Amino acid sequence: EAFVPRTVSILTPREKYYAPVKNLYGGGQQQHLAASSSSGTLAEIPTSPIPGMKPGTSGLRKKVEIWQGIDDEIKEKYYVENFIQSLLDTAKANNKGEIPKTLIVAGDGRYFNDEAIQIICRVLAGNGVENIWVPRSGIMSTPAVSAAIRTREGGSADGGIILTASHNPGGPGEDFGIKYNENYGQPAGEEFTDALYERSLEISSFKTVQGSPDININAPAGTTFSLSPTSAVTIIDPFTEYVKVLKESFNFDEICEFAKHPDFSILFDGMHGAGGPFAQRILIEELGFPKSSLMRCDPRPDFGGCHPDPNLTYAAELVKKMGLKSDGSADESAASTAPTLGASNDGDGDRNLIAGAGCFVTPSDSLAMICDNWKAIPHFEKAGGLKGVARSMPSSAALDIVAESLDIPLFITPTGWKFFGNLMGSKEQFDKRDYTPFLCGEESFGTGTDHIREKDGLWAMLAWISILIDANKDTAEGQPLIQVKDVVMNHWVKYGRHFYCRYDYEAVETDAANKMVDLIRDNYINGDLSALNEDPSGIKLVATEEFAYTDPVDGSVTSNQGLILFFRYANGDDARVIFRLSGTGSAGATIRMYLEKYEKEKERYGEAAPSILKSLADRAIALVQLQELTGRESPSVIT
Ligand SMILES: O=P([O-])(O)O[C@H]1O[C@H](COP(=O)(O)O)[C@@H](O)[C@H](O)[C@H]1O
Ligand SMILES: [Mg+2]
Repeated sequence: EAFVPRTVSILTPREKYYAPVKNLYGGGQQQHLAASSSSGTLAEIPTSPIPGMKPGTSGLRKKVEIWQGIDDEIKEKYYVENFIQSLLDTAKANNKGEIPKTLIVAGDGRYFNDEAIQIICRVLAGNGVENIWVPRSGIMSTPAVSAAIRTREGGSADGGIILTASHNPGGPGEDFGIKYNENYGQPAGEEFTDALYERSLEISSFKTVQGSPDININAPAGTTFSLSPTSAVTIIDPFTEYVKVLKESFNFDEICEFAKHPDFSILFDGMHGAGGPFAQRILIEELGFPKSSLMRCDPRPDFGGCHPDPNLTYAAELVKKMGLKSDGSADESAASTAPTLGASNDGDGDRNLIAGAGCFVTPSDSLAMICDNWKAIPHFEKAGGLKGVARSMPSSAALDIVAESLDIPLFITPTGWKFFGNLMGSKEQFDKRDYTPFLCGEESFGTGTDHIREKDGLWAMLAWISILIDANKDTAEGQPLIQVKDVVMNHWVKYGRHFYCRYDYEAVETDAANKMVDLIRDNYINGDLSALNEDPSGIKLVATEEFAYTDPVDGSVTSNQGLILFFRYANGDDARVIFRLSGTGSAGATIRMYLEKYEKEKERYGEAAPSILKSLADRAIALVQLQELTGRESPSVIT
């Protein structure tokens, strides 16, 4: 049986897609074009199970050559087909034996995006998925997919298949990934991904269509392609639903007005990911900011060679332009001419980094500050205020203090956006919105609300613009604007500062990382702390915990979610260090060490977090023998 061969991507910028966004999409109006008629024939192709298809924190991420079937070791030519067939079988089993009727297939534009879309559409059609929606260009940010699954005109989708490895680099030798979001726009939970994995170890064939020509993903929105007599692909406008939910969440007229203020300027770094065209559409076309407000907003298959992770290390150019040094402290001379507000997205547009002129806002602080300023955000304001907030466990407790003072229920969840979704209202509880409006976020540069079921990079930027508008409502004409750094300092003065930073040790040998985890468990989680020797640093390990979570909505228990070490300084100050292995890598292990110390002394608020936390980091690194076990003298990233 001859199977349709795969083509190889050519690494070219997608200028064709990016530059004429407005004309291409005709302002969001969809044209309805005649369906093409040449459909293929249904086929069932024998295959064998491929080990290792266990999705991590957010989907399955592997080196692209593995997905392409050209990896030296895993020469399985049907890697994508096997994964998608396992996914569909799982979705079918979850849906009373019925195959989903409508699915979106979209990606972040990374290398192999377009080929994978073609393969997946064929497998979906082979399995009888009736309506397949593919965004024009094949590119959509993760938050935009979530919005479209939930609210697309003419009926919501049963789910979405998102082709992304998020913040991991793309291109030959780099990462590709696929994740599944369910019918309320939320990443599939662990029950689903575990079942998918089990299925992937059993399958013996996949269904597809043969002989149909490739879909033209650049065809105008509204074009349909018939893949089989029962399945068609419709090209959709990627922006419509997303623009709509953001317009409902914020006051666009007010932002448009403020955008004209001579002293107010923004800078958005799209990192050549999927968020770029959405920033162009929202910030430039809808809100009227000048084009110079964007950098790296043309999606590229290799993200222009950059690591599309918005943190102090990888968003170095933006960080510098915002008048910041790489440790997040102000570079005063550059800060005086920096834009008022800067933000950066990751590859699939769901993460955010927020900075003011000379002021880096840690994600945990940003979340707490958005919570404290909820009145500035129409989505919360219209509903009479927040009814629930949540943070991932490794995020700092800055949110907790605000939630307590505002008397809002707070949840502390494991790392992974899927855990927030249940709290906002799950499939069964779709209309039972006890905790919405809801605000949630993670230290890993994720912030979001119940406007969709994913974190949302652009949302965070609009939230901060709204906070600045609110902070300046009484600023007289000609007076200097209240800046991000003023908002931040006022917040610390009110609540205290949670000094926070994260060390990442990327590409550590898996065995070494596991040994370190075992050591922490044996010596500290289950060990006798009173037997520990006094350390000259005076930083004492006083308690430990391995984090486990019981979901308050469905009662499911998730264990082994991070090793927490609680410390006390000689002066009585409390601090916390957490060790966790990342669940989003594709090879080896990434050790994450999260450091946090609460400070009430105002005089110290101006200091850089990495220097305040250095002795705590040294103490923790020595205790867990990180250097001895991994051979790593310094982290790959401090953020
Ligand atoms: O990669 P993204 O942007 O989808 O983000 C994903 O990974 C993050 C970091 O995970 P880890 O520390 O395990 O690497 C999680 O916080 C997030 O909820 C998840 O959606
Ligand atoms: Mg992401």
